Amino acid sequence: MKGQGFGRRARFALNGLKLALARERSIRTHLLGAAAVLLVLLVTRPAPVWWAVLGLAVGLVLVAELANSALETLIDHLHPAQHPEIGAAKDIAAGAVLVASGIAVAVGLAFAFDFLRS
Ligand SMILES: Nc1ncnc2c1ncn2[C@@H]1O[C@H](COP(=O)(O)OP(=O)(O)OP(=O)(O)O)[C@@H](O)[C@H]1O
Repeated sequence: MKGQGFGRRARFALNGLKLALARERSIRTHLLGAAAVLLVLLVTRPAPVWWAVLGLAVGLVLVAELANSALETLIDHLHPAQHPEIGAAKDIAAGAVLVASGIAVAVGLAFAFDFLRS
């Protein structure tokens, strides 16, 4: 399945997004958060740099959550039984989501501070 054309690869990727949305509640929750951030941006109309920074922060969380879900799906399929190393792999992947979420919260606070000051 290597060397597929762009159109087919894009369809695989869109199918991955559809699967993640259907299977993972955490993805749906983060997407709701992303929609809330978009609403705040549309209402407050900040400088373009805030659109970029908040967009990057929200995107980072979604990308980390997607990678976490892909890893969980893979390891649950390859190794359904309990093992401390499986737990460690899942916890590390969850740590990536936590770091990304912490960054997003920090960016959100910086935005709120800047908005209230101006
Ligand atoms: N096969 C396993 N072996 C050992 N520990 C596991 C295993 N599966 C899960 N764990 C532990 O349980 C935690 C939660 O696992 P789970 O698969 O439910 O992840 P989750 O992030 O809660 O999943 P979801 O995103 O589906 O809600 C893991 O982070 C890990 O510490």
